[in-house]
Amino acid sequence: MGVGKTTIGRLLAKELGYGFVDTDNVIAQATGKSINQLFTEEGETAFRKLESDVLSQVCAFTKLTISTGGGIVLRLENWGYLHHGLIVWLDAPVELIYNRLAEDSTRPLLQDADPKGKLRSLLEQRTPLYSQADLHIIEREGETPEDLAKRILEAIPSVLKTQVSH
Ligand SMILES: Nc1ncnc2c1ncn2[C@@H]1O[C@H](COP(=O)(O)OP(=O)(O)O)[C@@H](O)[C@H]1O
Ligand SMILES: O=C(O)C1=C[C@@H](OP(=O)(O)O)[C@@H](O)[C@H](O)C1
Ligand SMILES: [Mg+2]
Repeated sequence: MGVGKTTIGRLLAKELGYGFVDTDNVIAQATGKSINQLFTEEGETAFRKLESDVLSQVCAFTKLTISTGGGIVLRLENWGYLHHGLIVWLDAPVELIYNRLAEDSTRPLLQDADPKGKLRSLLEQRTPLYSQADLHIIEREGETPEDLAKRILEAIPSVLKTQVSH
């Protein structure tokens, strides 16, 4: 949450000449509700179901960059969908994310008395899941979204199967 998946995913898509989809945006458009509203009015479980429904549909397309919500890793079912593509774990220190999201009220899970503690505990719980990604990119201080998109593009060949030459 707040690492830049939506921002950098859009840039990556542009660089690749791919389409772009953000699962949170699709959910908000399809339901006519904000992510905050969905959490408040229908609960996290209902949101997670919608998130899986959207991912199950969009994962079937080729030439598409998909930005997900940070909680996509929680449902086992989603991993089958994620593995249709190459999965990038965009990672950043909690302190950096916390500062970025300090003025942002669009993340319902951070409407907490201790948002920094909440970010820490979410990251701790999810690290074993994020570790299943194909590529792990750790943000460096001061790196712009453009820098990060470039670094991801450069790292992708290292995780593609090398061709066997005969
Ligand atoms: N590398 C970066 N440097 C500075 N600000 C960034 C960077 N990446 C994202 N941001 C900003 O951080 C906020 C969260 O980014 P967002 O793309 O919504 O993250 P996510 O989709 O992972 O929650 C946005 O305001 C965005 O402009
Ligand atoms: O980490 C999470 O559980 C969530 C992350 C959010 O998306 P971003 O990761 O794009 O902020 C959004 O899906 C929702 O608020 C829940
Ligand atoms: Mg996002």
